Amino acid sequence: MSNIEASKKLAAYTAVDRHVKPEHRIIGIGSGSTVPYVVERIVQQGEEANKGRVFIPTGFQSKELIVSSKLALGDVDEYPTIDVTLDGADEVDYQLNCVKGGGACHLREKVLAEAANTFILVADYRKNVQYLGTNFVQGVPIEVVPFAYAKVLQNLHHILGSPNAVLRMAVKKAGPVVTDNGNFIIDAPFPREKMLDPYIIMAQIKMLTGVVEVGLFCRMAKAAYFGNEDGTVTVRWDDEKVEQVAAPE
Ligand SMILES: O=C(CO)[C@H](O)[C@H](O)COP(=O)(O)O
Repeated sequence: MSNIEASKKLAAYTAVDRHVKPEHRIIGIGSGSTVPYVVERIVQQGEEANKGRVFIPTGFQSKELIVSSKLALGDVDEYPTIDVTLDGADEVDYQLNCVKGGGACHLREKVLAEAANTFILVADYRKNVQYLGTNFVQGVPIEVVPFAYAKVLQNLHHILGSPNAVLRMAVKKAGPVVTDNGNFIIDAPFPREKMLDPYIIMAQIKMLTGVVEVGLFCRMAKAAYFGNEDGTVTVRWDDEKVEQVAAPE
């Protein structure tokens, strides 16, 4: 297993051990390559612990993960209050603002983050930054309704200060990425000064007609767990405290 993969697993295992408690019944499962380790650790809690629990996915990938792990699947329209949601991130700053949507799932991810009593981020050490846009430079993912994409792009280029915003294109399909909700994704890079307090630019983007959701999650998480190369885990809390913990057994 590579260092990065091991770091993802460390972060996920530590977060599950601390935040998925026996009394939790409704659990939100995010998207990305770190989340499979979250589910792996939850399964390790045993059949008895998972009996009566319902797991809510943030998209196609996590739905498959829940089903293939033989956990009970639910949806947020049936369970609008979630005990705890665990999800990955593309980047997280020192105030727990984060960029999400690298996997184009951030609409459902934000709904599950908002529905949760506790929202927890899990990631490898590359995602732990002072300011957003440090390592994840492709820009803020923005989900838009397809017919409005050109208008929103124009708004981003000429009004909101992202001249390099682009429509995200698919890799093994001709044309744009289409989300689980049938929408398009725009990736909009912004200069550092806009990322110092990302809430402002998040609100401005969200006000553009045609935008469905913005991949900036501002101060929504209770804690972020980052697996490190040396086998420790750095935990950042919502009060800006930083904790260093040893790896779980
Ligand atoms: O926001 C996301 C998908 O929309 C993912 O949570 C994010 O891309 C992190 O993924 P990974 O764990 O693979 O680094």
